[in-house]
Amino acid sequence: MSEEHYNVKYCIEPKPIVSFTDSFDDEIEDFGFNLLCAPLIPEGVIAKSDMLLSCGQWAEDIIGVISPECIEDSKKFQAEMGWATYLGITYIMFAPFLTEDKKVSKIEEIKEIKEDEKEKKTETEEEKEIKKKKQSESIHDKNTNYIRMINSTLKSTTSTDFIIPFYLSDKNSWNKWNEIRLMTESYSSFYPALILDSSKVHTECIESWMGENVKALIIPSDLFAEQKTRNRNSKQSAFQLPKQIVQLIKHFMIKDIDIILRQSEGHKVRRDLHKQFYYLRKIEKSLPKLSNWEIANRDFEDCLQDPLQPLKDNLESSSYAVFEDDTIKYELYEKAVYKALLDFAKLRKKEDPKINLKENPIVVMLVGSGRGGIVRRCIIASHKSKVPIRLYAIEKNPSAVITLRNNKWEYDHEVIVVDTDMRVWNPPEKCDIMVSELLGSFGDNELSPECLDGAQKILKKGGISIPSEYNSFMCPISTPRLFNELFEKKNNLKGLETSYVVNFGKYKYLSNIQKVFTFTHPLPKESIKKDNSHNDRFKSFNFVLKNDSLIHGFAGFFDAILYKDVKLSTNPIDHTPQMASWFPIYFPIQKPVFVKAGDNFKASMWRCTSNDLKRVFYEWTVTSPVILPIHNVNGRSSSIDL
Ligand SMILES: C[S@@+](CC[C@H](N)C(=O)[O-])C[C@H]1O[C@@H](n2cnc3c(N)ncnc32)[C@H](O)[C@@H]1O
Repeated sequence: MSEEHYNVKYCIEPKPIVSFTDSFDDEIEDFGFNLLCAPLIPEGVIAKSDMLLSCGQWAEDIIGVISPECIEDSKKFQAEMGWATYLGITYIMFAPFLTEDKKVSKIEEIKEIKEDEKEKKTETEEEKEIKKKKQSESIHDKNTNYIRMINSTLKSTTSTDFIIPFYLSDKNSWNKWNEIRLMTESYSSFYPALILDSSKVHTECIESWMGENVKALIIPSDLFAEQKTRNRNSKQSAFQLPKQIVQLIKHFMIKDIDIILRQSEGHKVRRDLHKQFYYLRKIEKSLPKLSNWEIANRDFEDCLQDPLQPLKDNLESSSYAVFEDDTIKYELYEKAVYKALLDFAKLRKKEDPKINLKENPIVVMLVGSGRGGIVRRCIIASHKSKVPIRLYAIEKNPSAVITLRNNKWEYDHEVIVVDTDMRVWNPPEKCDIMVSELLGSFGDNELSPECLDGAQKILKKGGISIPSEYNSFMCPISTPRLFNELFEKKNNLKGLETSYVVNFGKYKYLSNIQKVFTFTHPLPKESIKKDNSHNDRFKSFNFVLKNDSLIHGFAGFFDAILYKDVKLSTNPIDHTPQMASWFPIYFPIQKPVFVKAGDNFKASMWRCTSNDLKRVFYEWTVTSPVILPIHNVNGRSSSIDL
């Protein structure tokens, strides 16, 4: 069942709580909610005795809710926080920030409406305007003080997750959250939650929230529309949510968040909440089933991995085994070799109609053959096309060479295994087709250009390289979760000037994806420079952003033309379906950059080959709307060794 692959937790927030321990028994023990939201009132009236729950239950099953009055009452705030710490609560939800149209309590709201109505009759337009401005400034000041209080708490606690709720009806909700995290220097124990307080969703506002590490959706029970069902005892859901809201819930359920079902004031019947819970579970069950590939990849979500360096390092057998699991890549290589063989055979026959291809087979050299994944595919392509080949497998990893030699007996074809670095090899003959797979998540970042430049002397005149071309792509990305990790755990320059291979989990691509660098093979002999400077590249970008955004760096992808129309791609625009060999690459920036909707975000990227000929590295920077220092100058923090 699809739900087994998602990790949605359900929480109930009964209001008011009459007896805390009874609620706990009913909702968690009997009904199956995962969590219970409870006010952090120390007096013990509601809880009877806090010792009725174990320390483990306080830590794992309860979200402690700070009361709204705390926004303006630091003593109360300290008391509630102190109580939460004493109980060992690990999830604490703050009260939502004040907004112009949402007051702390209903009574306050009614009082203000009455006063406003009295005054409105006598006020001039100008006076009204001044009053509105003053009110807004006062709200802003109160919120700023509240942020200060929260910030001081964050600094003194380490193992607690803090949740700040925002009203989705507030168009500026994301900007408010952004302001808070910038003021508090963005702590990773600090999460936003969204209150779905209106069935109307502002598209731009929701777009901005999509990349955030949202901890919970808070669904007030009065958002559900009640359907009249004939059978009173029916377990069928009697409640429904608007389509747009269901879509939104689905989006976040896929990202494994908590759903908090909040009993609205005046919505008395607890049994209705259970029906609503049942309805939400139904939505979860309707989520698309994950493929085995997606299930496996979920374990790697938002893990920062160092890119492989197969030229400098010798890969382990288990790494090859992972590559070989991705049958899609190998099928594409087989198809490319098959098509190239047919074309070569045709050409040969055209040049010499009497040619016997068995005596003069097409020479295929697989450079960087690993444990032989593509070797097998070249043999299959030869069988399928009925074009005879002489096949060489060149590999510099001595252990992989042993496997290749052992495997030779399994192939129904001779394979000439050569233990060497392709750049220095002097072949006994030249080849028609040079096949390689030296591609990294950013295309050229495992030094395919340098290796193939060195190897291309093994190609006959008119010979081809598979791949013939590869391009890198990138776009700005919002990925607060990863940035926080880099900022806090690796809080040093090196960590923020290094690229990482990542299966992005909580993220948003913020603009159109643009091409970065292109490499083609083989190159005309004269364009290959001894100092490798022909492989230097530079590109500047102008990205236009659709929504207000906080940028945490760049996401990088690549595509490769293997042969003619046989192509593989990790670019989200035309990603090869189900191909799992490459996750995207992430280039972080030292400081997040805020960009307003419609503004230009300008950046530059360099691929640098060093004078000592031993390294290749990337440098990158942002030039608008702010200027950031050039990252990774002279490859000081990260480089790829030749
Ligand atoms: C990404 S792996 C691909 C392996 C294999 N083709 C596959 O798809 O399973 C790249 C392989 O190229 C080898 N390699 C990298 N640079 C090389 C070089 N200069 N000469 C020979 N082999 C090289 C590495 O040792 C590694 O086995």
